Amino acid sequence: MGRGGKRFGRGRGGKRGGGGSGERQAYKSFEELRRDNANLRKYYTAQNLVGEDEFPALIEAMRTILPTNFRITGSRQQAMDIREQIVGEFVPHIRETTVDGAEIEAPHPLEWYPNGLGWQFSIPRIALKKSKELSRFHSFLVTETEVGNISRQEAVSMVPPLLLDVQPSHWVLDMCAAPGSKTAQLVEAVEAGAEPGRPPSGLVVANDADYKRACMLVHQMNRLSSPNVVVTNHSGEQFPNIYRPGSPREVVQFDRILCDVPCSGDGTTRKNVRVWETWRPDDAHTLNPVQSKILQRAVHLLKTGGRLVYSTCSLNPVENEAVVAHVLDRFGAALRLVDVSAELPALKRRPGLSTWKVMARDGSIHGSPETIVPETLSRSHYRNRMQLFPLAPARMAELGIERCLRIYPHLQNTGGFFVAVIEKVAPITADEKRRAAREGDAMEEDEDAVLPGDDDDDDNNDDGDDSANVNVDGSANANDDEDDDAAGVKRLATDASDIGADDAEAKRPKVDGKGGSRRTPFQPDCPREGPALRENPFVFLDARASELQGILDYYGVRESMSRRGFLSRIEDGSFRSIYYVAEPVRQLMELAGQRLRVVNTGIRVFNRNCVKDAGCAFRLVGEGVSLLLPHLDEKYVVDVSLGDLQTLLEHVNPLLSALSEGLQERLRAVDPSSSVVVRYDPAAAAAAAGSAEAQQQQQQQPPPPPHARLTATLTIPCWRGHASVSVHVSKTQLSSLIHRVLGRTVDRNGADGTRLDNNGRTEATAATETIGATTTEPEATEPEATEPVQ
Ligand SMILES: C[S@@+](CC[C@H](N)C(=O)[O-])C[C@H]1O[C@@H](n2cnc3c(N)ncnc32)[C@H](O)[C@@H]1O
Repeated sequence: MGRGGKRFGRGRGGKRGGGGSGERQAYKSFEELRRDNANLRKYYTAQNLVGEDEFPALIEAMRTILPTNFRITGSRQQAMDIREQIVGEFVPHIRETTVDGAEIEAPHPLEWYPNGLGWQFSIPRIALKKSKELSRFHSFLVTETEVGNISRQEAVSMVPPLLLDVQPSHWVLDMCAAPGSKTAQLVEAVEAGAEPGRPPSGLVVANDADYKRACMLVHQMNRLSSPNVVVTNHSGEQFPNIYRPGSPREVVQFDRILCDVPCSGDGTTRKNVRVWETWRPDDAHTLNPVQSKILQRAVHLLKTGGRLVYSTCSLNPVENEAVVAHVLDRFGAALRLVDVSAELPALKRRPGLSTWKVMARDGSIHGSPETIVPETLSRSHYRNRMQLFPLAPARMAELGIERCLRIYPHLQNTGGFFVAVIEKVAPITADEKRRAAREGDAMEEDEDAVLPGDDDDDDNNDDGDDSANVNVDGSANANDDEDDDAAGVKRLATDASDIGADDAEAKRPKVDGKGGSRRTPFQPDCPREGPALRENPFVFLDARASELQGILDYYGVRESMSRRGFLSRIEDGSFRSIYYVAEPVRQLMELAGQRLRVVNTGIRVFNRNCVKDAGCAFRLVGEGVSLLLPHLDEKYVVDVSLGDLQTLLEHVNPLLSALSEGLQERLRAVDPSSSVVVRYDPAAAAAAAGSAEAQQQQQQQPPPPPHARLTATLTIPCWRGHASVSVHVSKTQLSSLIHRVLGRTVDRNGADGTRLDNNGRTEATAATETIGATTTEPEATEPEATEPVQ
């Protein structure tokens, strides 16, 4: 599906749901939008999804606005701290809040989500303006989302990664990953239990066919700071074969694969209200062949014994059971549907359908392919019509199609979702391979097909709605969830670039032996289709023969950190940043060579600084600190007390003399103009600060100070200037830290007007007074805005 090939654009341009003019539709509020569609209602009535008695409740739920959901992310300890902050600091106040006499539904954990880390709330936007408590909670969510401690995600969209059962040793492929909310869960599962500084042996390949959307994944991955992720840009159905050396060549297969495929998104009507206007019966017919091909490719790429999850945010059996049943049928005994009824027991779900009907373009409904006349379907849909219907009842029973999960909006106040968990129980035989190729490849994609939502704009649309629930990022937009499921329609990529799965032309990695630096570019010189990747290719750096050695020596990075993971993007023989990938990522990239279109990978660990007298031309970068920390010379890792941490957070470039003597001494052991990492370990600090008795007393005073709730260690990159020291984090990260450590709510710009300069003036006053004047510490360069605090 390349640019010159089929185009799934409606040709109507503009925003999803727009007409043919290419102009944006006039803004309509949630109430104004007609939340009904005669064909949709007729179609789902005919499917008998939930029985006649229950159907009105289902349709009614589909018409109401969705609550907001989020997940607490990150390392276990840190996630627990954030959870406690929500439970202890916000929930009790919100419970007592009323707005215009009405009670507000307090945030509550999703019953079925493990460890109380999935949350839901419904706060009308209008209420925010009327309650200080609600607006404080909102600010907190916005800040923590930006720094990566919270991820906004529709509740049901959290289910597929949980059922994939990812372990830290697994190689995981996310076929249709952007914008990456599920990928984030997969990465967390791979990272779970990893020891500090020791990346796990698993990896996650986050792939998306749409280059622009693959770039959205990069942002998501940066928040996660994992060296075990690669972002790639291929059509899922043509994800390339990667070979291990040997004869015969063995294809790299994955332990786990997620196929969260593009779909009509009619399970998202509560969020993406325009689906009511744009839903058409044959959208599903167009999607079915692409969905099948993606799933079929995933089956080939799955290890025997591996698990695959197929999911959509559509209720339509043509996009769900039809795809699963026909692919299972093609692969015979190699696949089985897994019974996951015992997993996530508190999650309400209904079984997959073993029979359903198909609606033609004219709205006529058919129980079997025999009654459909060619005029009522497009030519390609008509040719593919067998794939849209169920298999014979006996075969459907044999496949155990009821093991699929259907989640309906009225069951537990969510969106609608479909999930199938598939296991590859035996290798695919030659016969099955031939049959799959024959039937799968024979499926045609619709040349003239047009899909809802297939426009050139980003999925986030700006139909603000004051009556809508409040999103974590501060907008009231019904459609702008980071999570695509909530954003509504899943798109078919149109500008994907593919390297054919069996592209014999694929070249091996180039090795530049000259000058000792081994350079292995991992992007095709000339992608066959799609836009050229904007960045230079990644090149692995040889620690012994490059500038890297000097940097590692300066910071005393021990050999316990493998030297094989350092890489960079080289421009004019030089590099600005140094990244690090875990060993499995290096292996994959070496095996793949130019077959893999890598958009991004690795965590930034060092950045070139622009300070002339610095001992090292590179400084430490926040996102790489936790990875480097266990390997760094202790000289650069400075433990601080709560008092010193408070000074560092409350003051802009505090003078060394403002810190405790012990800390001054530690900092003076480091050259001026250098990076250092400040570490605050709450348990160690409490032990150092006093006896168990003192701690107990502290705990008896309700409510505890914010830092008493901190249990995870904080590591913060700092810049040690000549006479001062400054925290090197973005403004949002600073806000998050000030809130977590000092209990003060600060806006996202990092200032609450109370941070002090060395003359005791507040930030705001100092800024007005010092316009045109030099700052106290010119060498303390401003940090970049994307560095997370560990
Ligand atoms: C439902 S969204 C994925 C949502 C994502 N899994 C998440 O949880 O954030 C579907 C994605 O599939 C991508 N896509 C469309 N056609 C594709 C194809 N043929 N192969 C791979 N990805 C495709 C779209 O660009 C879109 O980002």
